Amino acid sequence: MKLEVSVRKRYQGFSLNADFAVEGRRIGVFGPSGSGKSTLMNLLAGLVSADEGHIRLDGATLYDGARGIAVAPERRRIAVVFQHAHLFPHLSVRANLLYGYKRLARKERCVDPGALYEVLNLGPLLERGVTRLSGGERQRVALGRAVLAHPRLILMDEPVTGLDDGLKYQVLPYLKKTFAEFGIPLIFVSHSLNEMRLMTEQVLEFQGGRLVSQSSAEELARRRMAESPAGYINLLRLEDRRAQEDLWNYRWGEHRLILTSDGAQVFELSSKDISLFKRHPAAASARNILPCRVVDTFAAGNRVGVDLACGGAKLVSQVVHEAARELELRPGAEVFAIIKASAFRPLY
Ligand SMILES: Nc1ncnc2c1ncn2[C@@H]1O[C@H](COP(=O)(O)OP(=O)(O)OP(=O)(O)O)[C@@H](O)[C@H]1O
Repeated sequence: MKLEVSVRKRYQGFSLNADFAVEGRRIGVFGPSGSGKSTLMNLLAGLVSADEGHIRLDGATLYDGARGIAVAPERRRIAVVFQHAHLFPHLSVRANLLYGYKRLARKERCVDPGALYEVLNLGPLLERGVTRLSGGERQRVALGRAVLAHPRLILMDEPVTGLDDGLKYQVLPYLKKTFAEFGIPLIFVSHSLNEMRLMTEQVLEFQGGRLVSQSSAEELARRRMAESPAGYINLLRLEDRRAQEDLWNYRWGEHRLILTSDGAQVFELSSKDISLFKRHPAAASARNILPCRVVDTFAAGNRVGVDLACGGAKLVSQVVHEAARELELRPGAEVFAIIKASAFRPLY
């Protein structure tokens, strides 16, 4: 997908000035509340009209203020999934799901409804009406309906915010796989850097109605490390769980890690929860003492980010500048990473 946007939209007290060109299959839109993300989605879908400018998708003009072009929303073939699902209240769950699908030519019906129902756990809901569904159930129906309609582009505005983590991290990889399989490009809006890292190739960052950066989600996470209260979130896939007294012992690359929690395969570990030592601490309360090599360092505000290679696996840690000097953190330096057993958060 190639998207070229140069639009202005003014509301009282807010003005969106979006000027960018992106090419890719999975684009993220990130920014604080009120930065204009939803306004941009509405402009792309044609649900709100711009004051001026142009929007082109794969070379086709969707909007051009100067030439008086504004393609109607239903003719754009852009599906939108909002945080709060808009469903047809008079139709059953199944009829909602199949609404767009049934209107497709047979050769365009690419997604198998049965497989989709299974992943979104929709089977038990199919014959029900939609007015009494919970927020998460409604959201799953809206997601399913958008995917089945096989649109030219799908816009997702905080689509999994109402879902619990377990379902969220089951649904997101499925959606990513489905979009890839059927060549449906995605624009994904979220406050969550984790979701950005999971779902997107490139992220447009907005602040105050303006684009302030365009980079990969990984670069964005590194730049924001110092200012984010959570630091940089390492995502660790752990295997071969074993009980060890009242703790859990997992394999991670060539090492084994000791955790207080279990119940997931992927765990979060903040860069803030990894302490670095130059020499092996003889006695420490922390359960995990890993020999690591510094691969590189990077500046992130008043902190130094440290890329570590630890027995075939990677970690990002953070230290203050003074500590980086004292530890002589240069590429190739040997350090010990110390991590408490309680620092790992089960994710999915
Ligand atoms: N129809 C409207 N009329 C007046 N102001 C509006 C309208 N829609 C949005 N705004 C204003 O535009 C600004 C940007 O809103 P928008 O919903 O695009 O932000 P956002 O980045 O999506 O925020 P959030 O993450 O909270 O959803 C806000 O100040 C909002 O109040």
